[in-house]
This record gives sequence, C-alpha cells and structure tokens, in this order.
Amino acid sequence: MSSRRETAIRVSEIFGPTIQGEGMLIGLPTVFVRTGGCDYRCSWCDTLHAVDTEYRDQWTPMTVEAIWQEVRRLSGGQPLTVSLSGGNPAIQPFGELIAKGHDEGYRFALETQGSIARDWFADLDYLVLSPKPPSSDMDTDWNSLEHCLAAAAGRPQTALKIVVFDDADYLYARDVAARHPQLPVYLQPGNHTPPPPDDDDARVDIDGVMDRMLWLVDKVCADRWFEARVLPQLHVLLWGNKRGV
Ligand SMILES: C[S@@+](CC[C@H](N)C(=O)[O-])C[C@H]1O[C@@H](n2cnc3c(N)ncnc32)[C@H](O)[C@@H]1O
Ligand SMILES: Nc1nc2[nH]cc(C(=O)O)c2c(=O)[nH]1
Ligand code: SF4
Ligand SMILES: [Mg+2]
Repeated sequence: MSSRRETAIRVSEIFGPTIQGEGMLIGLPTVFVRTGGCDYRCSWCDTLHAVDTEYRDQWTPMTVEAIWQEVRRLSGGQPLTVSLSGGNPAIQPFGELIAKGHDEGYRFALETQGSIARDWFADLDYLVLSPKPPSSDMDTDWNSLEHCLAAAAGRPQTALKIVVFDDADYLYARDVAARHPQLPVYLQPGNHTPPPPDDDDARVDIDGVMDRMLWLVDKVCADRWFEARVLPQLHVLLWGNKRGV
C-alpha cells in the first residue's frame, strides 16, 4: 500500500497563452493558473467565479503534475512566465510547482492581496502585492503585508499594484507607497462594471473606466507623484469582461 499523497492545488481555471494585462509585466505573454477560494470579498471583485463558494463545484483539486502538464501543453513546452492568480493563490501550496517549472526554465509571477505570507514567496521570480483600498470594503492588515515582504526576502522582483476608484483610494495608495518607498507602484483604474460570476458577456463601461484613468493621471501629475505608474487593465480594453483571456 502506498502512503504517498500528492499535494493538491484547488484550480478554478488554467488558460493562455495570453498577455499579462496588468502591472509590471503588462504585455508579456503568459499562462494563468487561477486558484479557487479567497479570504477576501472585495465589493468590486472582477473574478467572483474564483471567490464565491457558490461556484466551488467548478474548482478542481489538481496535482502539481497535472497542472504542470497543462501549462506545458498550453505553452507548447516553450518556457514562459506563469501567472499565479485567483482568488488568493497564497492559500495554495505552490512550492513544488515552482521548483518543477524552474527546472525547465519557466518563471513564476504571483498576484496576491498580501493577506497571507508563504515561505515559497522567496522562490518566485515576480511578486505583485495588491493591497485593497477603502472602496473594496476590506481592511488592510499591515502586519500581513509586511510578512509577505519578509517571506519574499528580497528575492523576487516585487511591486505594488493598487486599484483606485476615488479620492479615498488614491490617498490609500499614497499611504501604501510611503510605507514602502523601495517598491515600484502601479495604479490601476477600477472597473465599476465587473462581471457577475456566471456572465462573462456582461458589458464593460470602457468610457467610464477611461474617464477614471484620465482623472487618475491628472491627480498623479498635479501631485508631482513622479514615481507612480498608471496603467489600465489591458485585457479588459481588449476583451471586456471575458473569462479565460
Ligand atoms: C482578481 S485579483 C486575484 C489576485 C488577488 N486576490 C488580488 O486581489 O491581488 C487580480 C487583480 O485584479 C484586481 N481587480 C479585481 N477587481 C477589479 C476591478 N473591478 N477593477 C480593477 N481591478 C480589479 C485586483 O485588485 C488584483 O490586483
Ligand atoms: N490577461 C489577463 N491579465 C490579467 N492580469 C491579472 C489578471 C487576474 O485576473 O488576476 C488577469 C487576467 O485574468 N487576464
Ligand atoms: S482579494 Fe482579489 S480575488 Fe479576492 S475578492 Fe479581492 S479582488 Fe477578488
Ligand atoms: Mg482579473
């Protein structure tokens, strides 16, 4: 009888190659591994099908080997940067997958809100910390954010990515940046028309998002906040609320 148990990772979807639509790797071809389950419930979350437990029957526990075969199939065995997102991917045990991918020349980027720290953060190539502003209705646990940075131990290239909807969010972004002057900051205009979890055809108000981005650019320039970078969600501009792109 074998007592060996494979580590299971709860997967919502694996898709790509597509381009990374957000933040420091914007435009870079990538395969996404999106995990199911999140410790947050942001008021404007655009990925509720990977958050709301009502959809948990669509999340599949997969072995590292099965995930890896799918990433290899999608990328044609050609090494690229794999994006780990969710839900909160920090809930899942990714250490083994990262080691396996590195052996074959792949790189790994993690998107997380910074609420849960893991030792394997130090094995990442890129860490994107996306603490949540007041409009999300979530509270930031500053200690947890610090623990995430401590776990990364300065090894992955690390950046902050903050969604901004309004003045309070903008002030929050300034506060996060002031706490971490060494980290690059990406500001992302919020999409006020995120999809319901079961309808990825839902219309996006691109004009409204672009108006918010123009407002954000004006704020950054008027404040002479010359270290901030303002970027849209490129995939939303290209494909709207469509899932799996
Ligand atoms: C869906 S989350 C998954 C990863 C992780 N839970 C997090 O929030 O960082 C990926 C990114 O999408 C952003 N996001 C979610 N909903 C959004 C919206 N309505 N408009 C703009 N960005 C959004 C999040 O802030 C985060 O930076
Ligand atoms: N193309 C593309 N870029 C993304 N950047 C972050 C995403 C996410 O949902 O985590 C995402 C996504 O779902 N698609
Ligand atoms: S932390 Fe990320 S996945 Fe979780 S609810 Fe917020 S935006 Fe959605
Ligand atoms: Mg998304």
